[in-house]
Amino acid sequence: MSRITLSRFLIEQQRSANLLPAELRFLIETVARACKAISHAVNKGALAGVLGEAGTGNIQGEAQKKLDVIANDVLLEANEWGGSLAGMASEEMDLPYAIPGQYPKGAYLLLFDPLDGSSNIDVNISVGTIFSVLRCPDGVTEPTEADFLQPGSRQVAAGYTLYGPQTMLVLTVGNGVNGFTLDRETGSFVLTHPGMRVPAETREFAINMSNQRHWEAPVRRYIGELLAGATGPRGKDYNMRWVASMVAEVHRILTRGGVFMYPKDARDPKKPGKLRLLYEGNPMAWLIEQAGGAATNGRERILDIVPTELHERVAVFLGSKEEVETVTRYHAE
Ligand SMILES: O=P(O)(O)OC[C@H]1O[C@](O)(COP(=O)(O)O)[C@@H](O)[C@@H]1O
Ligand SMILES: [Mg+2]
Ligand SMILES: [Mg+2]
Repeated sequence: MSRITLSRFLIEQQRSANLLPAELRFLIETVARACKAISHAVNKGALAGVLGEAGTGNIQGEAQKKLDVIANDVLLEANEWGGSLAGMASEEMDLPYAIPGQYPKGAYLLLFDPLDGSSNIDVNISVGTIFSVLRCPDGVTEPTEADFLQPGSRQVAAGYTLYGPQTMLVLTVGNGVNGFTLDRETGSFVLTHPGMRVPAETREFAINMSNQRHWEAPVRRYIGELLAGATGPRGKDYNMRWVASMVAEVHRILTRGGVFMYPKDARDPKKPGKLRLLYEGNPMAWLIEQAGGAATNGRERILDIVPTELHERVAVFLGSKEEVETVTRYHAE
């Protein structure tokens, strides 16, 4: 069987579907290379002294793990020479990073959650890197925060790398979703999951149930119905999973279906949710839609939201269409 590597796949996309300008292809390859380096660090764990707290905090007031900082640095270093990029923004950096003046500047902006699921690092459970690519507005040479505030519908590439039992890169450039497994012997990402699809119907949901008392009424109603099982209004039993790494939950949903929720809750009424719109909500929403699923904030399509700040939060309901449509309808009633 001939193996299709990520590089070969991207070249094919560029040639046949004419979807991929060379600059964007090069950017995706650079991100993939950085993820390989992060994967090695995650794999070594205690052997490389990379577990535990970094002793610093990010702009969101969260304690950073050593691997949050390492992953951020690896992505910055791999991309900061410019080339395809004009700037970057990260969950772990207060401000956007404009490519320095002396370097060639490209047409794109790269946004990332360098390490998603940080609370799982020290307990050896899957974590990942989530990324999103936007076009840099015309004529902008030093991108500022305002240039990154584009709705997710304008993404030109989005994906994640999951550091689990296997390291997998899952990607969309607007032409479906494809999954690649890292072959450690050759160092290549190999196409192993072409055309990933979210089944329309499911019996599995993911939510942090410990926040139940803080939820809004539509979410209580929806989860109450799922918990009622076969004798309730949905007429079937549901199973529940909560990894606490969004990247792992999305991967499960892209593989066997399901619905993932991180709703707005009353713990901090100022925040519309826990997850970050630009680094988590948008890339995952686009992947899920490209795989035939749906993604809303309970009220509107995530990809239609016009961001007003870089580190904006968002409520997230994503996965199998039927479920996302139901919980979204409950918000409107
Ligand atoms: O600990 P909680 O409240 O269950 O939150 C889990 C959620 O938080 C996140 O870990 C946030 O990501 P970070 O690790 O990048 O901060 C999601 O991946 C996950 O879905
Ligand atoms: Mg995250
Ligand atoms: Mg993170």
